[in-house]
Amino acid sequence: MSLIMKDVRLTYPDGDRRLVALDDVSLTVEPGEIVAVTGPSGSGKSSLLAVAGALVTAESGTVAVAGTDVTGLGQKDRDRLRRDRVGFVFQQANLLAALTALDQLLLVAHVTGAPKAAARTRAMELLDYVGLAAKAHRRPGRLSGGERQRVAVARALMGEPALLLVDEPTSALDAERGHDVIALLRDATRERRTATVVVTHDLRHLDLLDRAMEMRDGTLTPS
Ligand SMILES: Nc1ncnc2c1ncn2[C@@H]1O[C@H](COP(=O)(O)OP(=O)(O)OP(=O)(O)O)[C@@H](O)[C@H]1O
Repeated sequence: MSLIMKDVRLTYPDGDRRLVALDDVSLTVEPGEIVAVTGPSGSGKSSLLAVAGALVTAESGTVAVAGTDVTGLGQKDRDRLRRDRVGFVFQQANLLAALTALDQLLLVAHVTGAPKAAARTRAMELLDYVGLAAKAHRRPGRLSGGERQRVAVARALMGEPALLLVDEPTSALDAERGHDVIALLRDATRERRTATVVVTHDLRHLDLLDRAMEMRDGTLTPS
């Protein structure tokens, strides 16, 4: 199993009280499975992704990514696990304006210390996979919103992640481009055997995903 969250609790300071962002949340996602998490604003969806991706430590409960118990790791090992096994895709593609699509991907390889020639081959293969081989040398300013999101998906796949965490990937896109990005995520999940969690307000594309969960006031239930 690529993601196992069990009875995860997370609170934030809120004046002299604590705000419960995740209230004993459990979620298991298998390799090759893509799960939607929906729910109102402020219900805890981003908090769920942050804990699943080892960006934030749960107060109690356990989180395992690709068989490794994240809760027991020190900061360095958590950072390494995140770098090597987790891919993130955010609402806005968060690309660097000065870099071409290809260089966005090569930057990931540089950070992880991957050999240059192999990284270039993999980056071009991934850009081809997301349908952007012909635009590999364009900067984000010369790509459409959907194309930028495709680059972000390719970039998230660079490190061969076991877990893909995606936050509102379609919110800046029209229905057709949103559909294409979700279909790409689903295909990538199947073909690359990632466990994928997609947070979305957009209920139009839920039928493309394996199952949907709903977050309400920090509680996660099947929807
Ligand atoms: N760093 C923080 N410090 C204090 N409270 C926080 C912090 N981050 C989030 N919260 C609170 O925790 C709750 C859950 O927030 P979270 O961002 O996880 O919700 P969300 O479902 O992702 O919302 P949205 O759909 O608006 O992005 C909210 O009440 C929010 O105000």
